[in-house]
Amino acid sequence: MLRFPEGFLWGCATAAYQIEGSPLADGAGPSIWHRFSHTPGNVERGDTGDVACDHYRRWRDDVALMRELGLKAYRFSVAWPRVLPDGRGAVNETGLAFYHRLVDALLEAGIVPFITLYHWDLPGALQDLGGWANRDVAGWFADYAALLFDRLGDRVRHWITLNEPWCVAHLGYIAGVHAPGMRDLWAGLRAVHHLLLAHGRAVQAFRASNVKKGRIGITLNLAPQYPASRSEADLAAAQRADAYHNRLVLDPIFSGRYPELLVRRFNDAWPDAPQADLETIATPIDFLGINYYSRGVVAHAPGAGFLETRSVAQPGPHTAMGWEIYPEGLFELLVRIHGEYGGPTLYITENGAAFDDRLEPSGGVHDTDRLDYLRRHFLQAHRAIEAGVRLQGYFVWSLMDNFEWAHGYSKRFGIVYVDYETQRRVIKQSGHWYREIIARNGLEN
Ligand SMILES: N=[N+]=NCCCCNC(=O)[C@@H]1[C@H]2[C@H](O)[C@@H](O)[C@H](O)[C@@H](CO)[C@@H]12
Repeated sequence: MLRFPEGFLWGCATAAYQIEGSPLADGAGPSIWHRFSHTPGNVERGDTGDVACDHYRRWRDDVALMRELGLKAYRFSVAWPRVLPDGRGAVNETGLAFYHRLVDALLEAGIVPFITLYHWDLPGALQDLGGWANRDVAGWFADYAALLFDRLGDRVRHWITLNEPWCVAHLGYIAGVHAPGMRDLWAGLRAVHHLLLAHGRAVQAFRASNVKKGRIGITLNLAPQYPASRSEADLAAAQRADAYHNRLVLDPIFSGRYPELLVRRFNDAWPDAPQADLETIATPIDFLGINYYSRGVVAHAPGAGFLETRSVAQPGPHTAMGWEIYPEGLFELLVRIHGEYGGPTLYITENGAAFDDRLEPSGGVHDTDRLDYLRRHFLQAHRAIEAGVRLQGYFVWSLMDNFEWAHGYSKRFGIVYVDYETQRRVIKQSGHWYREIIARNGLEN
């Protein structure tokens, strides 16, 4: 039996736009994902977050479900436009009351709340002013954060400023496949800088707030990058991919500087980054949240975009998202972060997999592929703890099937199945198994 440390926080993660539904209810303002999903052609089958898992109305039953699973912690995000419909200014007290009730229900159930301040649903009114490409967003975000610290900080001790700033900038401003659907490298790199600046300003607001014994961090999607061959060219390609996918956010947050390799490569597209900004970005945090799904394998590709890399498909099992299943990458990533970035306190704030689940006539969902995926990754996390990594918790993505961004409802990540016709929740085999892992705080090796 492999046991995890006493007090290890086993949990699940979700995000507001992906589960809540009712995006405009009770005075809430539209987010960029409301606009993006309602713009034809952006989301598979024209799916939107209008209903999602109807969590805005079913939150009591969902907390009961978390209690049935025996979760120790639950990571969720606050929808900025529900609380500040225009992104700044007037507070929507009804919107805020939803999160008050949710936090109180979690505490009542003995579940530790982890709040993500921003999980991609920027108020549309702020996008109209340039969104993350406008430097003023750092102040707007810090004011929004300060409001939540003030209103919920007496009961919530664990705070995450941003979910995956890399994805927000790359997918939303450069690749154009996520909201706000821009394809502008100059705007995208400025968005990276302003996201990180906003993060630093929010950490400073947290330190100035009266949140007692609170802890704040940021969640980064990190994917170790491997060379497709041992050639010098491919080794250098993997270095470039690692700089762009990982060090672009890790280095400023932990070391107060951007990778020189990128500043050179992106040349005149690189944004102004005054020293004062970098010092704000590097304001010390209490923990790092890591979202791990898979690794990258890259080769040198002369002339292929700024990075001159190409992804090399790997044999072996993949998830329904087409992501290679590579559990060893989690161990290698955790040990690297521990060694290279000063041994920070870590949480896996997301890890999970999409598979084509089927609701059996018997009423069960036998998602053995997801159970095996999770089991193999838990083993790697345990290996990392044994190697000295300060890993203090693990949030499975996701509690329930939900709106998977541009894939809509076609991809299921939940350990609980959602029948969107009826909104019935069915705990999958992986959910029943996860309850046992949590109860024993360990797993058979
Ligand atoms: N090759 N490869 N690739 C891995 C690329 C990972 C980038 N996507 C994420 O990290 C998102 C994160 C998001 O927080 C959540 O809101 C999403 O639902 C999950 C699932 O998509 C993940």
